[in-house]
Amino acid sequence: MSAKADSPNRARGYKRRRDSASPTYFDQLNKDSGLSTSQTGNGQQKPEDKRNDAGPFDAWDSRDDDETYTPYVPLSKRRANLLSSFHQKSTVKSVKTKTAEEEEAEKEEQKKAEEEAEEVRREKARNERTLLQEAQEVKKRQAEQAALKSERDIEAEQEAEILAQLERQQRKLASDAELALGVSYTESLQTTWKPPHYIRSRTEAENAEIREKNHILVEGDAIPPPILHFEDMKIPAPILKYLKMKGIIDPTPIQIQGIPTAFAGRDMIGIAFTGSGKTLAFTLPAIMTALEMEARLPFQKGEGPVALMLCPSRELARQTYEGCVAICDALKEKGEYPEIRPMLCMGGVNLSEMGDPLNKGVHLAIATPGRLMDLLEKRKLNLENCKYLCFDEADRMIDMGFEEDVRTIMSFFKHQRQTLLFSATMPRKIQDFAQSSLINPILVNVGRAGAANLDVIQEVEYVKQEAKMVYLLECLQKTPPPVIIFSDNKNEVDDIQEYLLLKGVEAVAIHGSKTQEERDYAIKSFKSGKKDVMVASGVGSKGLDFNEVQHVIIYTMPKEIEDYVHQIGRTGRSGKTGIATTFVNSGVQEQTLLDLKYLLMEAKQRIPEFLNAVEDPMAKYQDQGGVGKACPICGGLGHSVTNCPKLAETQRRQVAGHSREGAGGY
Ligand SMILES: Nc1ncnc2c1ncn2[C@@H]1O[C@H](COP(=O)(O)OP(=O)(O)OP(=O)(O)O)[C@@H](O)[C@H]1O
Repeated sequence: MSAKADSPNRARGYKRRRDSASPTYFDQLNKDSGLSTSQTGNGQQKPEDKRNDAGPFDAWDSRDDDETYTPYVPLSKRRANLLSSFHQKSTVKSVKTKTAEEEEAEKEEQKKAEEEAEEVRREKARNERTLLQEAQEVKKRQAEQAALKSERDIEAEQEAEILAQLERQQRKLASDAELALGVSYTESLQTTWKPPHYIRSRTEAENAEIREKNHILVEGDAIPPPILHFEDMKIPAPILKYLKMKGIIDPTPIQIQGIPTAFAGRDMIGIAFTGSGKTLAFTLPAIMTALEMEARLPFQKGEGPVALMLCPSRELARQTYEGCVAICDALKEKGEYPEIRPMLCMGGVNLSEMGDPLNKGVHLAIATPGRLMDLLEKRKLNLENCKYLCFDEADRMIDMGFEEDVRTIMSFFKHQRQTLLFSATMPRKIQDFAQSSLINPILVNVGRAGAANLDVIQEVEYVKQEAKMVYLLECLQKTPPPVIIFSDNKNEVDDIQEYLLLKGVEAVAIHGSKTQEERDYAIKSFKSGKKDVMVASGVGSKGLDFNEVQHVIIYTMPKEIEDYVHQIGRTGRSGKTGIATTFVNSGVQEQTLLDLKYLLMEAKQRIPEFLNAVEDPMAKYQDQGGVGKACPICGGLGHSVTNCPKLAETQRRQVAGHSREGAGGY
């Protein structure tokens, strides 16, 4: 280290020594030995003393005349004295130190003992406090649980009251004449169909095992056995061939149990997730019923239908009709089976188009309620020989808005019929209502009613209202076409289509206010792959089966969670995987967001942070089994009946005297 660099440090050290108030060890030593502070122990002068240098011997000389004169003591002796005094002092000091150490140790021990005693005291107090606290906490918990229970009880009472009130408003699903005459059937319709012997001889335990393996839940008496192969269902060979050609080799779970149940003539409620093959589960039995009737006595002009299938939208009616036509065509191909004539009865299809079946006799009618009522009232069609009545998307069909239409249609039946209801969503209230109207019904349930299809990857994104349109374009890049975009608002559907067209995207649009030609064109061009994107309102959401839709974008979250389940269900069909992206923002009601959150949880999907942040009144019931109980009105998992958005909406519509969207489309 250089002198320059070293000097400040040395200066600081130096200054400290000079200014120091406490004497150094050497100062003390010199004082004790009687030496001058300017002299070091070895007799050498400190450097600073040289500044007032009078010479060391001068000082000693001047003391000779002094009264205080003491004789000169030689240095060696002084050193010896000094050492001995130092020794004495240090001995005294060490004695003193020893005592102090002992004292210190004693003190330490005493302190320790005191501390231990204090700790014992504290521990005791702590124990006493914990017990007390525990007792208080238990009491508090009990009080909270009691409060929660009574809150739950109150809610349950309110729920029961609301449901009872709704039940009072609903009459049995039967014709007015039947109700007025008190006609009630007690026996299911008999059919000639029987499963093969080897299936009939299965034990109930074996049947239960097959159901369990296929996640089929059943309720009811004398349930027909599940059948794992179409061949064993005794389906005519041309139909089997056609199904194979379509890639339909083995029945899906709803078909495994649903088809034998329907073939056996039993009333049933069939619930299974979107895209799981419910349509075939009710069209095949309808065709078989018609075949049997036709074989017995051929149908003539003005007769029929023997089977009626009701759909909530024209698009769905057309799709079901086309499916029936394809099977019936396959059946008659080789001339081994009689001709079965399906007929499409819906608004927008004129009588001349329906011509052939009307002239020859109708076996199957696939209809929307409004048009069917019209034809029945005009006596173009009658239900005198109708034995088979099926409601597709049944919860919508007998939902409050449509119930009266259904009752009117029922009044045209002259005899007992087999009634079937199918849907992916069927809230408990509708199941109960349907069960009370059916004859010895069987409930066939694959998964929870209203649960989302697990083949759909659900992504929920927070997108501000003003950013939606631009983000939509980005979102379209997630997958190749075809893509469906849903919005419940007709104007918004038009706006989205216009925007996409401007951006060069091949898009069509469909909603209830479009003309029938526009609706048909949209469906046809999207189905055939001519158009990449279809923008749709609710009318496009239920039951429609498009080829391999890759991605569903829910531009505006519907208020009712059932609608969401149907909308995302346009993808991930027939075992394929699809993606559903849903835009939500502050405009979506909290109950709907909570329903969505629980639905995602049930399907083990990622829950975005903003959904977790929504205040959740149901969370308090989590340890009481409250979660998982679906609202009996709408099937939502995130709210109770007392704040069901669907009930509120229905009541609002009832007060306003409006029917649901889609009614106009009949
Ligand atoms: N057993 C089967 N094997 C393979 N594919 C099938 C089978 N049954 C039906 N499908 C096909 O699965 C697709 C979906 O069937 P379908 O439209 O009947 O579903 P869904 O359950 O009625 O759906 P949604 O609830 O949406 O109305 C159709 O394309 C149909 O041809």
